[in-house]
Amino acid sequence: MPENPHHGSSDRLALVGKQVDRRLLLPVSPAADDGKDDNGAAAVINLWGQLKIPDPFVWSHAETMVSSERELDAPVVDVGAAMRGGDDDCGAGIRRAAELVSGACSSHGLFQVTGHGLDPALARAALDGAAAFFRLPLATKQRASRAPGNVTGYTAAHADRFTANLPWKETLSFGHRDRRTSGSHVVVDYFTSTLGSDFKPLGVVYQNYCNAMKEVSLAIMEVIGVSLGVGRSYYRDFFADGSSIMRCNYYPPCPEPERTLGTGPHCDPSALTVLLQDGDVDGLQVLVDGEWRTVRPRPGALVVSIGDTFMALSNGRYRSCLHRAVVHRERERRSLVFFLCPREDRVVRPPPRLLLAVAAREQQQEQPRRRYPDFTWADLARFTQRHYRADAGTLDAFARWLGAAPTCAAATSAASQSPDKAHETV
Ligand SMILES: C=C1C[C@]23C[C@H]1CC[C@H]2[C@]1(C)CCC[C@@](C)(C(=O)O)[C@H]1[C@@H]3C(=O)O
Ligand SMILES: O=C(O)CCC(=O)C(=O)O
Ligand SMILES: [Fe+2]
Repeated sequence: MPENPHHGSSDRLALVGKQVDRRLLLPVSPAADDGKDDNGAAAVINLWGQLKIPDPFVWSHAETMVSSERELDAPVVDVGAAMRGGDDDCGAGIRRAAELVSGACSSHGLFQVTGHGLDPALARAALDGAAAFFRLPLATKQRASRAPGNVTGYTAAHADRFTANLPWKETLSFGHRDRRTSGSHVVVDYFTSTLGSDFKPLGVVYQNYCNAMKEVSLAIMEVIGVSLGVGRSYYRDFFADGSSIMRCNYYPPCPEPERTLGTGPHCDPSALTVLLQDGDVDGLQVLVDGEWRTVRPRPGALVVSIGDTFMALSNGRYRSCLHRAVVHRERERRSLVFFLCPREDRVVRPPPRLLLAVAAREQQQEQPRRRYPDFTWADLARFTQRHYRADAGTLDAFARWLGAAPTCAAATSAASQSPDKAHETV
């Protein structure tokens, strides 16, 4: 049986009918919980050991379409040269990396990286910290409950936001800002202010982990800049003062894994995603030629994928990666995800140099047509939290929405400076 301590802690069974009582939908019921809310009413149903999943977790056949047996063909890119920052081999290391990145990003938008310098002990502490967090009693996790309209916080199955196609997962998300603009404690402060001072050590782990992910992301941006012919610093500088999002995902074992999903098919709205899979439990899949292909966990490697914001920044040259996460009958799974985002109010538009380079390559007098309108990350983040559930078509839907309601978008672009507020809706 799975190593989860919640297993077998209750035999209560939810009868979820048409009326969705979201208190009954949480795929969690730690042994330490008595399953009652403050008024003594049954608050949480234990899905562990159940034979069927409740209806709101059932996804359509089109979305749960079975995975092919094939592994995703994605390059493993050594970003050591970019991490070291120097020109130690006259830039050959970065150029080699750029070539691999270019191939992957022009096709499906995903590659893996080594040479990233992430301390394995820090990676272990972050993964173990997530395991420990999700094992806590529900009431403790709920101290960090996501506020409506906010991307950060704890959620179980997103049952506070949606009533159908619920994902079989729990998540904890928080904001990260560059040290130079926010001081060095934004993540620690999040943990202590929402969960209590006992959580300071965990906050320190995630602060360090996010700082490391930011460094890796900026190094990857250098490689991507070289690959697109705009130089090493353009995209690095663009994202240096950004406010990113870190998310810990926990996927419990599921009695009917073929009828639901841990995370539905989607492109990340953010710019670049750096993901760490725990152990050898796979689950991440990418759609290629109509088939879902598995991204096998590689010990020591980080999974990197292009998101909608970067697709717009590259005028569509690099593809936002269409992916999903499946769940398993017997095994639980964890992933740590760092979503690199620009500063909330920075205008997302492709660099003139990229447009000129395309025109020169295609021997045209005029620059290529802009594929997406200007927008800010604050607008897109708010769109996904308030108007549209992120999926495979977010960027197109967002562009249409901007076109239909330009004043609305302009009104939301004056974003707050605090990382949490940055993801609030108005
Ligand atoms: C801006 C964001 C919205 C989501 C979290 C970040 C980046 C990825 C988005 C998400 C994971 C895409 C799939 C659907 C989603 C609802 C989820 O399953 O968590 C998305 C996130 C969200 O809106 O919270
Ligand atoms: O857990 C995974 O492997 C993927 C999660 C994901 O796609 C996301 O959180 O955006
Ligand atoms: Fe994703």
